[in-house]
Amino acid sequence: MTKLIDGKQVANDLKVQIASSVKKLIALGITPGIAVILVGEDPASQIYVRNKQRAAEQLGIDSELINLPTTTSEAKLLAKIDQLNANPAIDAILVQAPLPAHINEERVQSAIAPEKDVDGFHPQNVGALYNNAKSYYPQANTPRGIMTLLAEYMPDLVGKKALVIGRSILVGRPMMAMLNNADATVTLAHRHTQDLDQLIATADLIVVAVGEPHFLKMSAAKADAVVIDVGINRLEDGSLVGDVLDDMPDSAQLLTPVPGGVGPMTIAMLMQTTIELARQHSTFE
Ligand SMILES: NC(=O)C1=CN([C@@H]2O[C@H](COP(=O)(O)OP(=O)(O)OC[C@H]3O[C@@H](n4cnc5c(N)ncnc54)[C@H](OP(=O)(O)O)[C@@H]3O)[C@@H](O)[C@H]2O)C=CC1
Ligand SMILES: Nc1nc(=O)c2c([nH]1)NC[C@@H]1CN(c3ccc(C(=O)N[C@@H](CCC(=O)O)C(=O)O)cc3)C=[N+]21
Ligand SMILES: [Mg+2]
Repeated sequence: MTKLIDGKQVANDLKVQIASSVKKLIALGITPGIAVILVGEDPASQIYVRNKQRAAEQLGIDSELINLPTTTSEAKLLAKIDQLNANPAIDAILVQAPLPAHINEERVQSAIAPEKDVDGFHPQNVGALYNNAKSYYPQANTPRGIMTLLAEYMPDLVGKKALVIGRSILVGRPMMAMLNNADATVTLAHRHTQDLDQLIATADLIVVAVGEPHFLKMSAAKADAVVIDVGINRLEDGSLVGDVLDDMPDSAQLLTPVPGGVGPMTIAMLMQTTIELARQHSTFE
């Protein structure tokens, strides 16, 4: 079998460390707090938001869920964000994507105070990532979780050919920047990319964040490729699959499974970023 990267295990190890950091912070009088805003009643989003809350609870992080109706105006959402920006108990603000079509996501993400921007979406934090700034700033949690997995499973990224497929603000673009900052040679592919098969066949590392079941077959990648499957696709029978099909038994390739790969790392990194923001907000550090 293709060797699987155990994201769940790495995430659980990380959570043990986070829980102990939270205990230390609480002893200093600092309780980290995250607010999650969900607009609407999308069942998948409700599950994700609940998972995030459960993780916060387990680790001793305060969490507040703000569930607004689908019809909420952009002005009302912006007013809620202002209120959270001004609330000293809240260190991290997450607005669950996607938002209803009548709301401008860019305006909403820019309204979150950069020092509470747990997703790393604010233009100031995006700019810091692109500049590889040395000062602290929050970074997108899914690619950050992937970098943590790679530290364990592909420690030498310098000069390697990395192919990122998909260019969302949530995954592909920050992934490109983080791999670039780690001195990999990065190609960012998308819908209009020509000769994608050729890029896939030669890449040392492939990160797939497309959202299409079986978009990439392991047999199309190099015999020793590392493949990170970000996709989360719910099939009609209720099962969950990624974007990658493992048709390469007995290969020396490495692959993240779905579920149990990138998803749990995203949640753990979200909590890690929350406590980092809480530390930044305290006067003790
Ligand atoms: N595990 C986790 O923690 C997370 C998982 N996800 C999952 O990852 C997947 C991607 O999410 P997200 O990044 O938000 O995706 P988006 O839907 O925002 O973007 C998809 C990207 O894939 C590209 N794409 C689509 N079709 C093709 C194609 N045929 N060839 C090449 N590129 C293509 C698009 O290109 P173009 O820009 O040209 O349109 C786009 O850049 C989803 O399944 C999502 O559920 C997302 C976040 C976290
Ligand atoms: N502002 C914002 N920030 C996000 O980080 C964000 C978002 N919006 N919108 C949606 C995507 C998606 N996302 C996931 C997180 C965890 C799992 C996860 O825990 N997955 C489990 C399985 C979950 C299941 O069983 O459904 C796994 O892969 O093992 C999946 C997807 C975060 N996102
Ligand atoms: Mg606090």
